[in-house]
Amino acid sequence: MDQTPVIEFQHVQLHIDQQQILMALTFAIQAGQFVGLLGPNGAGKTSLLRLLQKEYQPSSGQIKFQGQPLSRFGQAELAAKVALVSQLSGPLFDLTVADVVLMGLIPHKALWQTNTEQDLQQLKQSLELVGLADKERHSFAHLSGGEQQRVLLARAVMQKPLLLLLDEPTNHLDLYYQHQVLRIARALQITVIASIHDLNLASRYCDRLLLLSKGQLVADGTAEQVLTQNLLTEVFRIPCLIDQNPFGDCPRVSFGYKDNV
Ligand SMILES: Nc1ncnc2c1ncn2[C@@H]1O[C@H](COP(=O)(O)OP(=O)(O)OP(=O)(O)O)[C@@H](O)[C@H]1O
Repeated sequence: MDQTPVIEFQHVQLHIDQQQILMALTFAIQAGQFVGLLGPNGAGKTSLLRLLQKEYQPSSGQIKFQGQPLSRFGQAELAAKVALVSQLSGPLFDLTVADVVLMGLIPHKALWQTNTEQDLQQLKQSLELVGLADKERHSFAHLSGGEQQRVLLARAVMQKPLLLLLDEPTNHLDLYYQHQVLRIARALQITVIASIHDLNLASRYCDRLLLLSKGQLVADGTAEQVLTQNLLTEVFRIPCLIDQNPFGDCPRVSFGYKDNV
């Protein structure tokens, strides 16, 4: 079996306008891993995801994708292999839900190719997966924020990527769909890197966690290894306690102050 990591960061640094955003990141991600990217605001999570889409270039070090320098991949080739679900973006707003989801096929089709019966079947399945089968003909703009977020996940599913990048995928979602979205992403059995603020969701669904603080990778391992009281209290600057999540075999994190002030 091929053991080449899907993603490899070798001493990757990122500077923007003289400011150091990411510092000498070194790690490798194997195929099929579900990786949670954690850290406080401004830690560098989105910047790391942008490096993977070639929106940003490392100022030094190297990123490899499937064993090859990421810099060698053209945008079209990358679009066929990497899907991103991120915060909502403007140009989608005049489209129907079906239009948005079918955009997931664009990297796999030539300009002149129209949608086949099989594509439309796949559209239905993707929408069913995210619980929006009844919204196919609705305007994307008129959906709630959480529904829009799920449409974007359906589009990523449609794309059949090798690597799925999720930038705060549970924002705007109610409790049910916070869990659903991560369960759906897990069930795809592809490599996933998800930036997540909710440490308990990360603990429950991720195989591995990367904890960033001020651009540095301060912990890398399983939930048990990364979600430790001292580390989290220091990184998130708020007292923290760890116990066991009664619903799953994973750590549960509680943050807060005892006096409730
Ligand atoms: N294009 C840019 N120009 C200037 N500064 C930037 C740019 N992109 C990122 N930064 C800075 O890099 C740092 C890391 O930002 P990033 O968005 O990666 O953090 P994050 O961990 O995703 O934060 P959050 O949890 O708030 O989304 C921040 O200080 C941010 O201001």
